[in-house]
Amino acid sequence: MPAEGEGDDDGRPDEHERPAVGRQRGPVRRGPGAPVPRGPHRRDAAARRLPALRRAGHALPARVRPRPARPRRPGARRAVRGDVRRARGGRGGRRAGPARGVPRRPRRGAGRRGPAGADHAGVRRPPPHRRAHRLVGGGGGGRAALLLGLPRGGPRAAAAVVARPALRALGGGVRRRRLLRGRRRGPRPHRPARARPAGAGAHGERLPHLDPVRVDVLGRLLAARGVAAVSGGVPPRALTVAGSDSGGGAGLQCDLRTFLCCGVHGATAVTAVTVQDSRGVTGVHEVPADVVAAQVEAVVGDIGVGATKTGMLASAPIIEAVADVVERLDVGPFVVDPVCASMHGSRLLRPDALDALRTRLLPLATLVTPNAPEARLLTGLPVTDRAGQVEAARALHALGPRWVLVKGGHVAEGEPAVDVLFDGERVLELRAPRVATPHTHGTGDCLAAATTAWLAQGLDVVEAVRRGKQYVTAAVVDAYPAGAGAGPVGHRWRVRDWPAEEPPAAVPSTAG
Ligand SMILES: Nc1ncnc2c1ncn2[C@@H]1O[C@H](COP(=O)(O)OP(=O)(O)O)[C@@H](O)[C@H]1O
Ligand SMILES: Cc1ncc(COP(=O)(O)OP(=O)(O)O)c(N)n1
Repeated sequence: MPAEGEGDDDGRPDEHERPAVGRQRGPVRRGPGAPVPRGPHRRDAAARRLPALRRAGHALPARVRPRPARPRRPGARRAVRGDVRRARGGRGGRRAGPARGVPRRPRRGAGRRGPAGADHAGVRRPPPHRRAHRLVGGGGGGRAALLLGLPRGGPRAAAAVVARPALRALGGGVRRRRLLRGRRRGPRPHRPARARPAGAGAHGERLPHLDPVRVDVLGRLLAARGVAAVSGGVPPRALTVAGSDSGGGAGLQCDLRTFLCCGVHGATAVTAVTVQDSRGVTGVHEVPADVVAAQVEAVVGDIGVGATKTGMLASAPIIEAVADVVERLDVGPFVVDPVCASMHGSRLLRPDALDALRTRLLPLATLVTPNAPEARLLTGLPVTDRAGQVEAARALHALGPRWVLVKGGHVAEGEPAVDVLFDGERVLELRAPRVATPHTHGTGDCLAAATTAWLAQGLDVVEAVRRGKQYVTAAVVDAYPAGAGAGPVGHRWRVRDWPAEEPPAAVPSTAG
């Protein structure tokens, strides 16, 4: 694996433009996964589905009903976040009154005594509307969005607006609060705001903190009332066609982990089972080619995918079968990681399969991501330095893929880990510091999977690769020595700690 050294950059392409890539096959947009429509009537999306839900036999609370669009007064300002409270407490709506013993928030203009939001005991607490709001998304609608499966990162109030009918269906605020936060007596103690972790954006580039038990309870309540149907709660999906690494560091295990950490649901078509640990591969059991193709067909036909990647394909018949099915179906942007061998030199592709890789799969690829030895095998060119990476990228592009990324992990230039991206015209370099560690098992899979995940979310190739490179760099920093040999890259940097201060409200027990 790569030599160690120091680096100096942050993973951005040197030439950071947004090329017109031509139309990529976009993510499959259908059914509940389709984006929430923009426009003034989005808030009634839940209500518009009511007839269908009723026909399906769902008992729906009377409170969830379409509301006629209210004409805007000339010169009236747009709704802002605080209006969620007014809407909830307004005509016909359930009033989110204060908890017992807590004074109402003073009306605007009524004058405040003491610090804003402080109760009579001097305890600073958020006003009632904000507490209710927090159940579904205190931070820019991120939690609400995740809970209800909405696209995140939108306008602050959007997720809460769409979530409102669903939350109303849950009934009273006290019940909701107990379910989601646990029974609490007395006023909530003041808790200082938690600092946002370094690197997390306003709309949370990281996964938001969610208590799975709460999510589960809320999800079941919503489902019982038929409200889950309004959530549009399906994340983007991505497919990996890859082999299993029993050690868990590379292969489909790494892909699935990376998919999740980059915000997509991962599906798999297994090509081979390897007997593998941190020291190498000691056995390979191939899956029949027709079974591989059938897995792809099942996933694409039913679940739908926004992007697909390949890893270990093992043999020419498997490559042929995958090429056939990819030609027929819409698999989204197609990333080919031409895995030939493990980092220990164990063969993961039969030598007679190289030709099928060149002639059948590469022409279908949106992006092909060889490391230096794979680029050498596919082109016959020596790939020992940056110039060699560029030359190989040009030769590979001639075989038909739209983009080529020749990775630099094995290019012993000593300094940064530089990958070369080529689209037939421009050469972009993605550089990141080279991390001094022997634990780099799974780097290639990690980079290709993260890139695929971002493609599944609609990013263009340059931006998806840039984020993929950032992801793998962080993963190499987070690598750990599991086993006697080369340990895997780590993904825990993407996952927040289990919440220590707020235990789950209730844990259902099946014992006895
Ligand atoms: N020690 C390292 N420090 C930082 N990045 C690395 C390191 N080793 C590899 N990378 C990066 O990981 C990705 C995978 O590279 P590479 O090791 O060449 O692929 P593969 O795992 O397929 O052999 C590339 O972006 C490469 O630059
Ligand atoms: C089953 C399986 N698939 C792929 C690989 C190779 O993983 P990759 O991340 O490309 O590279 P190394 O970590 O092996 O350098 C694998 N080992 N097993």
